Amino acid sequence: MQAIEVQDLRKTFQIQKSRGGLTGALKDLFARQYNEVAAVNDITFSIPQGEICGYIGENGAGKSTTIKMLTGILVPTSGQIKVNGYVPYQEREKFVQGIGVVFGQRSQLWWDIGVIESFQLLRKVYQVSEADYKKRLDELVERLQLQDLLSRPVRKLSLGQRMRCELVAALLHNPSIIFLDEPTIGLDIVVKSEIREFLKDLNRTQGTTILLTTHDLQDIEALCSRVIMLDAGNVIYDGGLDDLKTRWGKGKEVRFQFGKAVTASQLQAWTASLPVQWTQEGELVATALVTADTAVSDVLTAVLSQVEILDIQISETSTDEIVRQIYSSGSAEKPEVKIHV
Ligand SMILES: Nc1ncnc2c1ncn2[C@@H]1O[C@H](COP(=O)(O)OP(=O)(O)OP(=O)(O)O)[C@@H](O)[C@H]1O
Repeated sequence: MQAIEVQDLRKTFQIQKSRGGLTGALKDLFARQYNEVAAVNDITFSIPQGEICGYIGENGAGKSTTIKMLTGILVPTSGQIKVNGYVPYQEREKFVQGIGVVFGQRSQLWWDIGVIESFQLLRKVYQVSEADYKKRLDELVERLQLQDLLSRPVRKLSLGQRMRCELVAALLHNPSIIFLDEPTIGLDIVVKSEIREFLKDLNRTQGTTILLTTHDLQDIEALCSRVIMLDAGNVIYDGGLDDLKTRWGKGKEVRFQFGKAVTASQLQAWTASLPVQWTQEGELVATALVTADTAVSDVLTAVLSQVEILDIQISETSTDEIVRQIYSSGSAEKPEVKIHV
């Protein structure tokens, strides 16, 4: 079953145009003019129950606008949305029982009251029975180590402590889908990895569907098998992270330090049957650029059988680098092959 189904979804905003100068400002007062901006531009995708999907894009790409439409906060300009079988902005009361939302930049907890009181209020909002609430709260508090925080007012929590409480707040009513908008923003590496582990467990043990918006690609690498990439309101990639790396990664770089001098023509000859491009730094050091679909072990075997090697370093294009290149080109179409024999 599809947890989320989006068809030709569009959201446009009217943005007021400003005319220059004093006369322009006066005219603006009496006759406002507007530009229309398509924040989300006829996008289509679906996410099956139980999947963790990353939703990424540059600032202003349209991620939050999509999440707001999927959670019923904004009404689409056109197109269809079904989340858990409901149209989010039409069937709000039933719809919210099945979803949880965490906005990293905003809190759903009451600032001045104790965390536990916020949880109790949310229990009433979501109409969770006392017994279910207690069972769920105990599990979550234990798993996220919140025992000492429950009586503190939210304003006295650190960001990491607050984010752990936000997750509990979003999960008290046991939703089958959670939307996370930048859940690890501003957190240190220890809390980030605790939250990632928690989300992985949640997905594995309860089959919770997770749609995750983040600028931290390590969140995506740790959690998501699939990633949807937006650019200027359009989906420019929808598929596996591995596939993206294979398509866009420049491959691996293998840097050799040799025990004796080698020439460029020797290097070419030893790896003639492999798609490898060599660059030399003097006679004793050379780097082989190996395409993503070639096994580095084949290159190592070819070179090791010919010359003594003192040291080897292997590196590959990082996901950050790949995504940066795609953002700057505005397309995730397969780039031309960059490495030649
Ligand atoms: N209420 C609004 N009124 C007018 N324009 C808006 C409104 N909300 C968003 N936009 C515009 O829509 C576009 C998409 O914004 P959105 O917040 O969805 O992007 P985003 O991908 O979430 O960005 P970020 O990573 O910075 O949060 C931007 O050009 C933004 O200025």
